[in-house]
Amino acid sequence: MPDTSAHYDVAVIGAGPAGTAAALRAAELGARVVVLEAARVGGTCVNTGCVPTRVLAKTARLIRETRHADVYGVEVREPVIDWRATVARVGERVDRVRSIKREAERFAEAGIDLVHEGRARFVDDSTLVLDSGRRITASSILICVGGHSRRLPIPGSELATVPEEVLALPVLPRRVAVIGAGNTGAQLVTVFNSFGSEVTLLDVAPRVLMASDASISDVVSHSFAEQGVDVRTGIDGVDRLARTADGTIALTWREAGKTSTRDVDVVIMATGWPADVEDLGLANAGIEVVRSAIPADQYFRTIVPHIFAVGDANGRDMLVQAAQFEGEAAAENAVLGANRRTPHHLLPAGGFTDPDYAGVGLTEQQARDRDPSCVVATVPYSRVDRAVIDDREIGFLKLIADRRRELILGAHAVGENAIEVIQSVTTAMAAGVDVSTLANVRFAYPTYSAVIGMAARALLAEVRES
Ligand SMILES: Cc1cc2nc3c(=O)[nH]c(=O)nc-3n(C[C@H](O)[C@H](O)[C@H](O)COP(=O)(O)OP(=O)(O)OC[C@H]3O[C@@H](n4cnc5c(N)ncnc54)[C@H](O)[C@@H]3O)c2cc1C
Ligand SMILES: NC(=O)c1ccc[n+]([C@@H]2O[C@H](COP(=O)([O-])OP(=O)(O)OC[C@H]3O[C@@H](n4cnc5c(N)ncnc54)[C@H](O)[C@@H]3O)[C@@H](O)[C@H]2O)c1
Repeated sequence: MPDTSAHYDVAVIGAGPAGTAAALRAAELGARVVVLEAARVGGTCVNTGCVPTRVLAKTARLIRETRHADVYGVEVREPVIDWRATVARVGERVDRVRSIKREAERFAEAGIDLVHEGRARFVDDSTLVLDSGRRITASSILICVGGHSRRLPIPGSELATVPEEVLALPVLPRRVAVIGAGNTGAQLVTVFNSFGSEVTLLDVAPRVLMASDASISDVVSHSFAEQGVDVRTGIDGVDRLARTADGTIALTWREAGKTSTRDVDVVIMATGWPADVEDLGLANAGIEVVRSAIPADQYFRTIVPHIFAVGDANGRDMLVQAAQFEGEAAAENAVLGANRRTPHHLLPAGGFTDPDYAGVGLTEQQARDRDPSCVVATVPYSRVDRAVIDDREIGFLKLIADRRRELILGAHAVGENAIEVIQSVTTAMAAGVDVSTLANVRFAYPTYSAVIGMAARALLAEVRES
C-alpha cells in the first residue's frame, strides 16, 4: 500500500506515455514520485488509440490483400469480416502489448507509488485530492492527463460514435459517415472502407490530413475516392443528426450553400482532441485553459512554474513519441530546475491509411515560406523497383533541403512503408547527415528505403545545377 500521506517531490497525474516517461525519469533522478491514474495504466495509446487502431489497420490490410490474391494465382473466396472476432483480436493484442509495457511493475521497481483511487483534481497549486478523498501534496506537479474525443455541439450529436467507442459497435455497420479527416478519421475511413462499409468522409477543412504536406493529402484523398469513399472536404458545416423511424441516422450537412441529408448506420465523430481538464480543478491552482489545452512554455512550465503540462494535455504535438520526450524533459526541468526542450522538428509521424503516409520536419509550404530558395525533390514510387515488384506504385517520397547547408529540413512520404521510410530519414536528420552523404548511402536491393537514396541524389543534382 503506497504511503500517500507524506509529501512527494513530484506528483504525476496520468500514466499514459507522458506520465510514465516523466515518472520514471524523475525517480531516476532521485525524486520521490507518486503517479495518480484514474483508469488503466498505458493511457490512450495502448488502450484505445494507437494500438487498437494499428490492429484494425492490419485487419484491413489482410482483407484487401486477400481480395487481390487471385492476381498471384492464389484462389480464395470473397473474404468477410467477422466483427466479433475482429474486436476480440484487437483486445487480445492490446493485452499482449500491455504485458510487455509493464508500467505498474516498472513503477514498483523504480520505487514510484502508483495510486488508483479515481480522478485527481487540484485543491490548490500544491495539493491534489482523489475521488477516494485522499489528499496528496507535492513540490512539483506534472499534468499528463491526455485528452478525449470531442462531440460537435449540434443537435443529435449523442447519436454519434466517438473513436474510443468504435470497438463497442455491436455489428459492422453497412454505411458509415466519418466526420473529421485528421489522423484518426482518415485511418478509420480506410478500416471501414476495407471492411466493405460504404463510407462518407466530411470535413470543414479544405483538404484531408491538414497537418500533412499538401501533396500527401492529394494522394490520400484521390485514393479514397478511387476506393469508393465519398470525400467531401471544405463543407460549410454539419447541421444535425437525427434518428429515423427505421433506426438509421439521418446526417445533415451544408456544402457550397446547399443542404444535404444522408442516411447512415453509424456516424463517427473524429473532430478533435481537447485536453482532459474538465474536472481537474485547474482554476484552484491558478491555471486557465486556452483553446482546450493547458498553456505551457517551451520547458513545459505552466503559468505556475512548479506545475508542468506534458503530452496531449498541452495541445502541441499529440503523438506518443512527443509525449515520451516531453515527459522526460519536464521531469528533468522539475527535479533539476533545468530548462530542457524537445526537438519538435525531429518528430516523425504517420498513419495507416491505404496508402500509408508519414512526414517529419517542415512541409514544403512551411519551408518555402521560411526560405524560398529551399530545394525540393520528389521521387514517385513508380520508379522504385521494390514498389513495382509489389504492385505498390502509388506514392512518393519528397525531400526538402536547405540549399546552402545541404541539410534535410523535411521529408514526406505516401505509399507502402511510408512510416519506415520517414523513420530512416529522421535518423539521418537527427545525425546531421547532409544530402551528399545521404546520396552515397547504399540501400539493400530491393527495398522501399532505396527511394531515400534516389531522392537524395535528385536533391543533390538540383542543388549542384543551380
Ligand atoms: C485513435 C487514435 C490513434 C492514435 N494513433 C497514434 C499513433 O499511431 N501514433 C502516435 O504517435 N500517436 C497516436 N495517437 C495519439 C496518442 O495516443 C497520444 O498522443 C498519446 O497517448 C498521448 O499521451 P499522454 O500521456 O499525453 O496522454 P494519454 O495517453 O491520454 O494518457 C493520459 C492518462 O491520464 C489519465 N487521467 C486523465 N485525467 C486524469 C485525472 N484527473 N486523474 C488521474 N488520471 C487521469 C487517463 O486515464 C490516461 O491514462 C492516437 C490517438 C488516437 C485517439
Ligand atoms: N497515427 C497518428 O500519429 C495519430 C493517429 C490518431 C490521432 N493522432 C493525434 O491525435 C490528435 C487528434 O487527432 P484527430 O484526428 O482526432 O483530431 P484532429 O484535430 O487532428 O482532426 C480533427 C478534424 O476534424 C475536423 N473538424 C473539426 N470540426 C469539424 C466540423 N464541425 N465539421 C467537420 N469537420 C470538423 C477538423 O477540420 C480536422 O480535420 C492529433 O493531434 C493527431 O495527430 C495521431
